[in-house]
Amino acid sequence: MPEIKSAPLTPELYAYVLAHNPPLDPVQRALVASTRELFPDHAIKQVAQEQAPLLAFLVRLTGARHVVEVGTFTGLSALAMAQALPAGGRLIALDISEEWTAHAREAWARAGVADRIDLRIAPALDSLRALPAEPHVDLAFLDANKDGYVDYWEELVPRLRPGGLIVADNVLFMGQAADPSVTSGPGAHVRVFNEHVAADKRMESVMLTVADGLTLARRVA
Ligand SMILES: C[S@@+](CC[C@H](N)C(=O)[O-])C[C@H]1O[C@@H](n2cnc3c(N)ncnc32)[C@H](O)[C@@H]1O
Repeated sequence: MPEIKSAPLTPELYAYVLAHNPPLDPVQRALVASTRELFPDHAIKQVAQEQAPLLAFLVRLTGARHVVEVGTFTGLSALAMAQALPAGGRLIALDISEEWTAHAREAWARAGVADRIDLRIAPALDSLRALPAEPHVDLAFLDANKDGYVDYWEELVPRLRPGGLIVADNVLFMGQAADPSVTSGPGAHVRVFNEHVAADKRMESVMLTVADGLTLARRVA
């Protein structure tokens, strides 16, 4: 077994990490709170709090102008990325839920970024296939149904400009990705996705133990 060098994440250490990250801004904080209040059974779907500043950081780092999000829910990840876009930048947000994304729209309007976000309500695969076929996407964030990840990946990779980034969330699926006794459901779908990503010679990818597992993949061919 390889030597584990990661610090075990305790509640205290997690609080320390959050305290040393950029804080959520007032609209982001309110969105976290209102999502928990309005959708208590689904609030777990929202990206982890350290991921909002990380996604914003990645948008700024790459200078991304064309961002695609697959899986928007109540809009925290889209909000963080849209706020980090340069002038003229656009984020296309894909989801199937009118109800959850109505709440997202309110937060985006309050933050003054609604005009940068193009929300498309339809199965994400249809929306992705309707995007221009040529490479134009700078950064894509995958955070929807896990049984769609491989198909989303296959639609996105050819549309990425050289050096463009795919960020895929929940690639550990609470450890189920590496648990052979899990043979069906999202954990098993994520396992298939991870194999697909690791074998894709068009992309250079790294899997990180951020939150529920985050893969960063860059188009190299
Ligand atoms: C984990 S949540 C996304 C969380 C979001 N990134 C955030 O920061 O709050 C997954 C979302 O994927 C959406 N979804 C599920 N299946 C989908 C599909 N086939 N096409 C598009 N969106 C889908 C769900 O409606 C849900 O809002």
